[in-house]
Amino acid sequence: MLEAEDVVVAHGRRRVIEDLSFTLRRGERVAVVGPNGAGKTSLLRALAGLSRPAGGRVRLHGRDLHRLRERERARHLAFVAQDEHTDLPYRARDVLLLGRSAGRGDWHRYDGDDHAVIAEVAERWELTGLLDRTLDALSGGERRRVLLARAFAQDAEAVLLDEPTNHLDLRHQHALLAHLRDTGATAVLTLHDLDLAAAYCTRVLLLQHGRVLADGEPEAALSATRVSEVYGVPVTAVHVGGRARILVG
Ligand SMILES: Nc1ncnc2c1ncn2[C@@H]1O[C@H](COP(=O)(O)OP(=O)(O)OP(=O)(O)O)[C@@H](O)[C@H]1O
Repeated sequence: MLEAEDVVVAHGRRRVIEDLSFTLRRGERVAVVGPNGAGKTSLLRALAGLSRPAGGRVRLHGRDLHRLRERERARHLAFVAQDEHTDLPYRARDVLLLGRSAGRGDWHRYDGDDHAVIAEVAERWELTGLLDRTLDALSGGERRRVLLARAFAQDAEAVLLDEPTNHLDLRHQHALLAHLRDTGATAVLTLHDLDLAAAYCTRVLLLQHGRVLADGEPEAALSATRVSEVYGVPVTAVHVGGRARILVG
């Protein structure tokens, strides 16, 4: 559904993604991993249509992503940034409603369906009792759950999540990834936790210095040798419960 072809992303004159090609198919959950500064956020923003590549193109169902209107993009792609400004005095309920109007236009009139979706996502993300609180009066993890719930309320074809597990406690991290898996969501998410990537994602894209070092099934992409080399720490892969876990040391 989403295709990057020879994409170059530059900040000023510095190229941070080099000739990257990537195709996202429906039902794939792709973890984008790699060291700090590898280019994960830069890639995700280009895939979301939030930054224009300095070279190459991104296509959504065969159409140039940057030629689509924001509303149309929002029908297909919901994006949650790594560090959205969440200290604003907006009520959580209004933030979730913004998810409903994305893709439907500024003059969208909320109806019973919208409120039903909001109630459902609020319950799923344990926000029901917080809906009338403003974002600046929530904890970091609660704010993060509001932004994730907003993306799910948008009901887009795919979600693009930049470090979605930041600020989430262990239970909520697993709840988020299990939700993506159990609903068969199409997702691209940047993650630092390689075990979470391996446990829940169908595919791993490993970046280093803006280039793809590996792209494939988690166990193959995240071999102990490769992870040791890329991150510069000794790691061992051990099999627990039928799958590989990465241990440092
Ligand atoms: N607005 C910007 N202006 C200039 N350089 C930038 C800008 N944003 C990012 N960069 C640089 O681009 C490179 C890639 O950054 P990016 O945020 O994509 O990496 P990342 O893999 O997401 O890193 P992290 O794991 O630390 O979040 C880094 O070298 C960074 O310093």
